[in-house]
Amino acid sequence: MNTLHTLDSIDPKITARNVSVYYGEKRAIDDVSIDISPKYVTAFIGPSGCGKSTFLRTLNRMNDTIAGARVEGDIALDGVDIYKSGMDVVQLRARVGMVFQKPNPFPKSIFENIAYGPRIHGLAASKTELEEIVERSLKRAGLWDEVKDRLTDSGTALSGGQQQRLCIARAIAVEPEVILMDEPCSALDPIATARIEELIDELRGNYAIVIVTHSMQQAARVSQRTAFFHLGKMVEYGKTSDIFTNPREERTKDYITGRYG
Ligand SMILES: Nc1ncnc2c1ncn2[C@@H]1O[C@H](COP(=O)(O)OP(=O)(O)OP(=O)(O)O)[C@@H](O)[C@H]1O
Repeated sequence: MNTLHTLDSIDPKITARNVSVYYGEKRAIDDVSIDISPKYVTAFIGPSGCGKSTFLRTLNRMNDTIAGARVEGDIALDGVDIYKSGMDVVQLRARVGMVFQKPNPFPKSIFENIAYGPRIHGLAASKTELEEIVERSLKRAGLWDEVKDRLTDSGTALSGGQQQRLCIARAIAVEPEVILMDEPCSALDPIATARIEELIDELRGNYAIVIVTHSMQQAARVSQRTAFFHLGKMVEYGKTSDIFTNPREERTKDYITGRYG
């Protein structure tokens, strides 16, 4: 069943309509339609292999980088088709940033990790402006106090949790409108995870955030909207509180009560 519900009265940031994704002959996502709100954190949950990451990657065309992957259907950002010919994909990925499962700072200084994007996108007119962007981004990602005296140290010398906040700061530095997070805490310990979850909550409202998570507890803690995926289909989408306390679909109920997954 295709469950598109217009939950929110404000215009969606992203609309996906009848999206299917194939890897060669295999269909990994089957006819998914969803509206992503600019105001909320949206969680994608579901058992391993159900297609959460695949669908997430369609939202900023990261699937383009996977040989054999093919996307059908329509995805629009602020009403503009992101798959239209002539779309500047580099620009799109600045507007729709991504944070990955494993923190992946560049093997460069902390400063350079943040400064690189704004520099290539021409966001700073001077060295001072670039420094301001670096400071502001690190502050927003809750990392400034920990790194302000060591900006020339390598990004890879930070702890895992700090590296992930550095990657979030790097995404923020190019002034995105949407941040996609693909299991951002799965490589982190509980304390670093809690810090990222707090950060997600602080960033909420300034950016549309979509997070793929294996953890139902995490989805319940950080999101206001939840989409449940199963075998490539989006089974149910709704307010997080409804999905976890009063799901409409039997398959959602089975998953959240731990019957499979
Ligand atoms: N690059 C790829 N090439 C071929 N098949 C792929 C590729 N990436 C994913 N798949 C397949 O597509 C399906 C969906 O995978 P995907 O990683 O999107 O699921 P997921 O729900 O994010 O899983 P997990 O929670 O385990 O990360 C799976 O059957 C997977 O094997």
